[in-house]
Formats: sequence, structure tokens, C-alpha cells
Amino acid sequence: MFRRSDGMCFACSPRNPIGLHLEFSHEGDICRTTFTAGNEHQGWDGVLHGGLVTTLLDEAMAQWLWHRGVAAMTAEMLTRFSLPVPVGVPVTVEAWKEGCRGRLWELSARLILPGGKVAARATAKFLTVKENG
Ligand SMILES: CCCCCCCCCC(=O)SCCNC(=O)CCNC(=O)[C@H](O)C(C)(C)COP(=O)(O)OP(=O)(O)OC[C@H]1O[C@@H](n2cnc3c(N)ncnc32)[C@H](O)[C@@H]1OP(=O)(O)O
Repeated sequence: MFRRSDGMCFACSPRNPIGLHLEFSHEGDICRTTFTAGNEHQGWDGVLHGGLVTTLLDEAMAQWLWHRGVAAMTAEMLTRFSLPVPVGVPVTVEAWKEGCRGRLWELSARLILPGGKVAARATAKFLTVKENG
């Protein structure tokens, strides 16, 4: 049994003082958010840290499920980093479902730069879990 974070999700809570404060919209089968990284989010100078690229993709997929009433945890994730993601520019992250078998959900996500190039893609498996709070 897993308890949802106390309104302090690092990725989406407006209350988390060091969080990313992501807000999501849902259009058809797509879950979408935008994010502009600051200098505090970089690894290489001027480049968004890869772990945070993965966080954006992971959260978008989790929110696709959450929006549909599915509480699930990431069980496996593969990220391909194709282009550096610059800090200071608004990027778009999109997620969608690929399939579902029982408790196992397969989703994909991508991070799009201004201008339309895809900088990162991910595929992931999520497992439905029971919540206790
Ligand atoms: C407010 C908004 C809320 C949204 C918050 C979003 C947060 C963002 C999403 C995350 O990042 S979650 C945090 C990162 N993930 C974790 O910390 C998960 C850590 N792993 C676990 O806790 C458990 O491994 C997990 C809950 C994923 C699964 O444990 P279970 O005990 O529930 O399942 P189990 O291991 O028995 O596996 C069930 C079935 O799935 C299969 N399975 C497990 N992992 C698999 C995998 N990766 N691929 C394919 N099959 C898999 C497994 O073989 C088995 O198959 P069978 O039923 O046929 O025996």
C-alpha cells in the first residue's frame, strides 16, 4: 500500500518550495505540460540536467494515468536524450498510452523544444498500486 505524497509532489505540487510546479492539461489522448528550466536546474552550463528531463517525462506519464483515476508507480523507464535541453526556454512535454494488460500500463512521452524538435523520448511501464491515504 502506498500513500500519495502530502500535497508535496516534487514535480506537480504548488506547495513544494523546491518543486517544479508543473501544471497539466489533457486533450484527447495526450497529457501535456510546459516547463522553463532555470539555472538552478542545469547540469552542464546552460543545459537542463538529464535527471530532470527524465522527471518531466515520468511525471507526464504518471499524470496521464492519474487523470484517468489510475494510481500507479513507475516500474521501468527508458529515456533517450537526443538533444540538449537549454535552460530559459519553454519546452513542451507530452505523454500518451501505448497499452495496458491487467495492472501493467505502457506509456510513452516526449519533450519538444520551441521550433518543434524532439529533444528526449521515453517509454515506461507503470504498475497500478493500492493507495491507503
Ligand atoms: C498527485 C499525482 C500523483 C502522481 C505521482 C507521480 C509520481 C511519478 C511516478 C513515479 O516516479 S513513482 C516513483 C518511482 N517508482 C517506484 O518507486 C516504484 C518502486 N517499485 C515498487 O514499489 C514495486 O516494484 C512496484 C509497485 C512497481 C511493483 O511491485 P508489486 O509488488 O506491486 O508488483 P510485483 O513486483 O509483484 O509485480 C506484479 C507483476 O508485474 C510484473 N512486473 C513488475 N515490474 C515489471 C516490469 N518493469 N516490466 C514488466 N512486468 C513487470 C511482475 O513480474 C509481476 O508479474 P506477474 O503478476 O505475472 O507475476
